[in-house]
Amino acid sequence: MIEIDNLTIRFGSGQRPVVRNVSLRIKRGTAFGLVGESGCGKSTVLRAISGLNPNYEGGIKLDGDMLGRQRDRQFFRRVQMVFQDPYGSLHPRKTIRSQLKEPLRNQGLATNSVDIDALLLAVGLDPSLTYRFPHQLSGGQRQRVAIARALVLNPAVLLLDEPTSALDVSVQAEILNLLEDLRKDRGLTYLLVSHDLAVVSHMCGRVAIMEAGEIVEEVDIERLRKGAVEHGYSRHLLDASRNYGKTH
Ligand SMILES: Nc1ncnc2c1ncn2[C@@H]1O[C@H](COP(=O)(O)OP(=O)(O)OP(=O)(O)O)[C@@H](O)[C@H]1O
Repeated sequence: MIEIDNLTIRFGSGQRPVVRNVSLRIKRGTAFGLVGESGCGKSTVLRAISGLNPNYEGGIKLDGDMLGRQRDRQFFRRVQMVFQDPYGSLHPRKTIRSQLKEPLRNQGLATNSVDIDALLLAVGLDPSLTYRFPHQLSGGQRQRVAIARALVLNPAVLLLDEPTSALDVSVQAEILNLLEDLRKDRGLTYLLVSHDLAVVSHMCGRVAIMEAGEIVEEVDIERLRKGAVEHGYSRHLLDASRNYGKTH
């Protein structure tokens, strides 16, 4: 579904690239994790795929088609993004209902062409929340709204940038489970970026481990769970995650 070849990204000419020669293949209907420490370039990869940063070298294909640097409307019908901070990504003075209709307006589609109540139910929210504003919801509810908004156009791919890192630990698993159910029900393809190996292990079938702008290793989740990683940096991340798990 997504093919990335030799993606290299630098901020400013002559600067050392922050992403170097990243190549990935993500199969349709699967969840793929991109994991690494803060600053390693994960979000930069995601932003290039999403079209937020057109200044990249290399090729990005979606379902076999090479994407141009500028993404068109059609692209956003097929690919949507969910960000870390739902409060920041929602408009503070627009009702939930209005925000859920926005992608339809942006596409020039009739705002009654999607059943908003059904969509709210699909993300585990009561349709009675529809006329509320973001500040009247909890963090978990806001992220459910952000996920609903990403689904309004019935996309094939969700790009998920640390979708649970800003949430209380108690609601993180709920959101991950929701995302997992939605992927299965709708045949979605996910690219999930996280610094947290536990999150990636929960959600993804395959994982690429990134260090300082480069992919150092790609493994199936079974191997990751068994601890059968080869690269020293992958081992370091795994050990750090296990030690964290023991103390929390
Ligand atoms: N617009 C920008 N201009 C200049 N440098 C940038 C820009 N965006 C990101 N960077 C740099 O690129 C590097 C990678 O950042 P990126 O946000 O992709 O890392 P990350 O792995 O996603 O980490 P985090 O989880 O903390 O966001 C960092 O050194 C960052 O400072």
